[in-house]
Formats: sequence, structure tokens, C-alpha cells
Amino acid sequence: MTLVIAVDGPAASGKGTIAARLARTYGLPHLDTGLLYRAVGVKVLGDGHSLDDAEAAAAAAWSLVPAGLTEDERLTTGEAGEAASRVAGHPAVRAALLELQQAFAGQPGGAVLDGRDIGTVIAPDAAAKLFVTATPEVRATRRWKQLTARGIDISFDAMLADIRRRDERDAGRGAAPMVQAKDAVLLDTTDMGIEAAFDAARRIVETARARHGL
Ligand SMILES: Nc1ncnc2c1ncn2[C@@H]1O[C@H](COP(=O)(O)OP(=O)(O)O)[C@@H](O)[C@H]1O
Ligand SMILES: Nc1ccn([C@@H]2O[C@H](COP(=O)(O)OP(=O)(O)O)[C@@H](O)[C@H]2O)c(=O)n1
Repeated sequence: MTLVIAVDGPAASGKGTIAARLARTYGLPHLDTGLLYRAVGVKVLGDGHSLDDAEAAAAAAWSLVPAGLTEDERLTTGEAGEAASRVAGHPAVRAALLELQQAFAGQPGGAVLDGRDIGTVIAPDAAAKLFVTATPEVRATRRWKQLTARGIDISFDAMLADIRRRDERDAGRGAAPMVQAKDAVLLDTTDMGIEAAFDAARRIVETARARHGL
């Protein structure tokens, strides 16, 4: 068994920060799977299609080139997050992105992936599974600070409404809904700073490593 770490959770819970630090700590490659859905959503909009057009979204997903997504600033906006969550509801889009994610998780040396369905669908046999969460208010505050620091103008109330809407859509969809895997450990970071959250995450991974002899 290899060390595959699945980090799932709702928007702005800190899963990406935790996943990136775990990857550095254990010397593993990291895939932010949200970027794949963001890239599909942005492509659909850029091509002038409706986000409800499952066929156009699936075509965008099949033609996706994952290289360079982390450097693409267009994928970090609130609109990209919203578009991502709309196209993510199409089963054909999820099917198109499945193989790529499973290949990443299946690398011989192990991997860290963060998203919504890593522990449930992409890597159900992952050695360590975390479900990172925090209250909507705290998550909206984190995302608001992150976006305003980049000069993006959005009110806190609009941010909170965005977060709540996305939570509802992601948890309520039929295809691979956001849900904590039965064997995932819940990490509520509402009252934790980044350091404390990371320490807690590392302890969860250490326990899983010991259990699997990794
Ligand atoms: N425990 C924490 N306390 C305070 N801020 C945090 C914490 N974890 C992450 N952040 C900050 O919140 C924002 C969203 O974190 P991120 O890791 O991108 O979330 P996600 O990947 O779940 O959307 C970032 O600006 C990050 O630096
Ligand atoms: N594994 C994943 C990752 C993201 N997504 C979708 O993509 C959207 C954007 O994901 P993200 O992880 O980039 O969003 P944030 O949590 O960073 O705001 C989510 O709201 C989900 O709808 C998904 O369905 N499955």
C-alpha cells in the first residue's frame, strides 16, 4: 500500500492549504482537483456556452490539459468557483475527469489530492482520509480576506451567500455529492489557525500511517 492522502471538505475550509503542506511534509505530489472543475467552468463560459449545457461541459472536460492550472489566475475568482460547482453537477463531466485523477492517486510513490469526492469516489482505498470543515461564517471570512487581499471587491454578506449556495449545491447534487467518507476523520478548523489545523491534520495522517504500516 502507498501513502495516498484524501483531503475533502467545503469551500474555504482550508483543505488546499492543509493538502499542500502535507504534500511538502511527506514529499508527495499534490493535486488540487477543484482546479480541474474551475478550468472546465471557465472554458465553457469562455466558449460562450451555458453552464447547464452538459455536452459542452463534458467536451471541455475531455479536452482539459491539466498542466499549468495552478498558475492560472483566472481560476481563482469567485465566478470560477461558482462555474466549477455548476459544471461539477454533470455526471459526464465527472466521468471525463475521473481517469486523470485516479491516475494521479495511483502513482507508485503515493499522492495527496484535495476536493469533494476524493475519499468517496476517486480514491476510496486511500490510506488517510480527512474531511476538513469550519462554520460557513468562518469560511466566508477566510475567503473574503483572501480575495480582498488580491484587490477583488466583494462584500462579506455576498461572500457568505456564495459559500452557502455552493455548499448546498455541492452536497445536494446526485453525482458524487460532497459528503464525509465513512472512514474519514473530521477536522473542524473553526477555532484553529493554520498551524494548529496543519498539526491536527499531520496527527491524523500519522495515525493512519501507523495503522497501515507506512
Ligand atoms: N485554519 C485556518 N485559519 C485561518 N485561515 C486559514 C486557515 N486555513 C486556511 N486559511 C486561509 O483561508 C483561505 C482559504 O484556504 P484554502 O486552503 O484555499 O481553502 P480550500 O482549499 O478549502 O478552499 C486561504 O487564504 C488560507 O490561507
Ligand atoms: N473533487 C472535486 C473538487 C471540486 N469540485 C467542484 O468544484 C468547485 C470548486 O472547487 P474548489 O475546491 O476549487 O473550491 P474551493 O473549495 O477552493 O472554494 C466545488 O464547489 C465543487 O462543486 C467537485 O465537485 N469535486
